Amino acid sequence: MDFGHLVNSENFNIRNFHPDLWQMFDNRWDWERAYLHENYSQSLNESNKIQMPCPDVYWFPVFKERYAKEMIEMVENYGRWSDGSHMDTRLESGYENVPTVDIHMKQVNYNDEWHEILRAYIQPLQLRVYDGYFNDPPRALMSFTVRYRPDEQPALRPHHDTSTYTINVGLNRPGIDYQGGGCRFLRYNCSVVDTRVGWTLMHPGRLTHLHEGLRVTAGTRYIIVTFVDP
Ligand SMILES: O=C(O)CCC(=O)C(=O)O
Ligand SMILES: [Fe+2]
Repeated sequence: MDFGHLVNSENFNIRNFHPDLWQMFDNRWDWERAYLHENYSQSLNESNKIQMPCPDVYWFPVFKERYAKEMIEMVENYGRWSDGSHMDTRLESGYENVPTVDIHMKQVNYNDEWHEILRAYIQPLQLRVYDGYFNDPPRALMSFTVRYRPDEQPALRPHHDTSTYTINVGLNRPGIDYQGGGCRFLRYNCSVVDTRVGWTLMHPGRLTHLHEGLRVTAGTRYIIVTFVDP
């Protein structure tokens, strides 16, 4: 039985595109119903095996398609993509070693919400697959949406991330919205190309998991990337 719930409308920010994306603090129940994948909690059930597409690389359903669609529309509406060069005034150092064409969560005023997503939904998944690693709350200095296009930035050269672990959320469909793309782990010669919308890859950031973004040959590929615990 559903007893209904209260909707807090005080902090509804109409300046934000797709304002429901920001509603997780004020209206958690609605936010989860709108955006959290219906199978999210299955990954938390100890009796369910977690999928591992490459060695020590895991993936989970986290977001509904609606979340992915609205994130793409929201960042495209904002529109100030970086130029993919090494000079990046958004960073304290002013220098990005492995630049992507991206928009940082901070630029779209989504940092607090994204950190809450890391704490409430990503950390419990991390605890299931990397046993004994617990940093609370998870920290992330770099969280951003990446855009790959044949005539813009089509690929990303092999690199390590500045993270203990990285999450990588597929926002649109390989083979339909774009051709090519995916993430390849060089040490294992293993690629994750059949990504699913709203599903989140989780992989170690350094040392064993040198990886690259595979070339997009048509269309546009969008992902959200976060470097957790630099
Ligand atoms: O294209 C991918 O899936 C990899 C992205 C990536 O490695 C990064 O942004 O650090
Ligand atoms: Fe990376």
